[in-house]
Amino acid sequence: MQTQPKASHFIDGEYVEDTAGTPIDVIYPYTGKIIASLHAATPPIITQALASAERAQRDWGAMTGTQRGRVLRRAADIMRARNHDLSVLETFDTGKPYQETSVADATSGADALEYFGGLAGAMTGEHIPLAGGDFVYTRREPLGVCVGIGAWNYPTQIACWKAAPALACGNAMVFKPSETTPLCALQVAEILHEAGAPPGIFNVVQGMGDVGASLISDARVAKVSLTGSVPTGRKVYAAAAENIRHVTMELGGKSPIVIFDDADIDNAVSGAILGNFYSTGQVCSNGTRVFVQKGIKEAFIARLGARLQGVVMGDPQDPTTNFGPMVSDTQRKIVQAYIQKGVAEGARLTAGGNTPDRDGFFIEPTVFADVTDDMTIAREEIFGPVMCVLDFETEAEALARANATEFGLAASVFTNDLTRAHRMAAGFAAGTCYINTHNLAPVEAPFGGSKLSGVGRENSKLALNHYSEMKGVYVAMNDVEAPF
Ligand SMILES: NC(=O)c1ccc[n+]([C@@H]2O[C@H](COP(=O)([O-])OP(=O)(O)OC[C@H]3O[C@@H](n4cnc5c(N)ncnc54)[C@H](O)[C@@H]3O)[C@@H](O)[C@H]2O)c1
Ligand SMILES: C[N+](C)(C)CCCC=O
Repeated sequence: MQTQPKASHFIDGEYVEDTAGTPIDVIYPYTGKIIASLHAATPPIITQALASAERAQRDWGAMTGTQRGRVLRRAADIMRARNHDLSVLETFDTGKPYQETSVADATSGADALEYFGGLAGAMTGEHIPLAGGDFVYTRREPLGVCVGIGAWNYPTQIACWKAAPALACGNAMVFKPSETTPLCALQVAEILHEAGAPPGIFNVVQGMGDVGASLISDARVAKVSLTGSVPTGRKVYAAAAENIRHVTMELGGKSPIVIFDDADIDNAVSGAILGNFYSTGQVCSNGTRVFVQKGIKEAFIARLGARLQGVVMGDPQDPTTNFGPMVSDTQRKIVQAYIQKGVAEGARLTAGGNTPDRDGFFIEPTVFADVTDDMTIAREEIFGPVMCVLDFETEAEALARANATEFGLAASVFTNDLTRAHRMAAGFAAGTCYINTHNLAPVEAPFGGSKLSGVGRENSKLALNHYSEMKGVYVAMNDVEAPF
């Protein structure tokens, strides 16, 4: 496959290059080799993208929702038809196995385009009757130019989860992918353009944090939606506050999975595997603190150990591979340092922990048992394939410890006790909760975090509120009464 795009940026419906920008080499995590060379956006490129978005938004915002929705749904169809090629590219960009990307990335992006395309025509205001025949009506209006900034773990999905509701509401977007995985968002832009999105409605500019910072600080920008780490979230939120801009923040996590002794243990093990080793552990909502009730702890660890024999680590483009490399050598080194800390702080290593002696940024799926709440590996987001198993005795204890974190992205409970399941879900201090599963994110359901994990929600009808605002129009049907 040709991995070198026609140019670095996509602006006003066309590929655009400016070789004066800082070079960005795209590394395939399986080989460590360069597969594309791009350039970060220079100030003229940033200006060009924002000007194009501002110009295009006026007409796009004036179209009916049904007209806009038609474009988004057409884009969803194109995306589905190209799923194979998009999945191969996603695998080159991230190193995630094709076995995953072929069912979870372009497909998830297409779901978002289809869902918000369907909702676009159904967005209406309301009529509020008042005394004496007066009334108020509300108009749901677009915000204007929105900036999307992406993380590297789900480049296609993140671009679509932001673009779809933004465009459905009548906004234009300038999207900056992560500098680590810059390829996929360009395909999203091409597809939207091909589906009939007017030039300038969805633009992609490449670059590092400074490009993101320049975009946010521009006076033309009405909103920023970031997917990234908490430290970046702090900076972006602060920059947006400077001009009182709207924000959506999808940030990091250290989510709990609580497994009671009455749970179906095989389902619980599957949930823990999905919540720790999918995408080589590089998932924001991962349940990396696995609280297992004391009586079943050793049985859980033994079953988990047996299931880990099924790991197929290798060429991520091979459909039989189910565990790929980490996205970069930098990320692998961060994870290695956490594994060393886990050992040094006294956690019991029951699986993995090693870096295979081979090309690519691989690291074994790793399990620590006897982890305590105070250990570094139980407190900090690792963003790699490292599961911490902790034990507990009572429901109250499990809930208190599950919530004792500054993060609040996801939480799940495994139990066959119906009332306990709902008590736990109600008690979790997290935005995205699960009963007897973990890490599913259908477009119909809200996804996002509480506390340091974020602000706002992506997906579901709620996302429309984050990309539009309600205008109230008071209509007087009587003479105006004035005091003098
Ligand atoms: N909640 C979610 O939905 C979700 C999803 C995926 C990833 N994440 C989180 O993302 C993190 C991993 O991704 P990452 O390493 O790419 O995150 P990161 O915070 O390093 O970077 C995210 C993006 O922000 C940009 N950026 C950096 N500094 C900036 C600044 N000052 N102004 C504007 N933009 C700036 C980067 O270039 C990148 O595009 C993890 O913490 C993970 O939990 C969250
Ligand atoms: C769909 N997943 C797997 C929950 C990923 C959501 C985005 C977080 O990293």
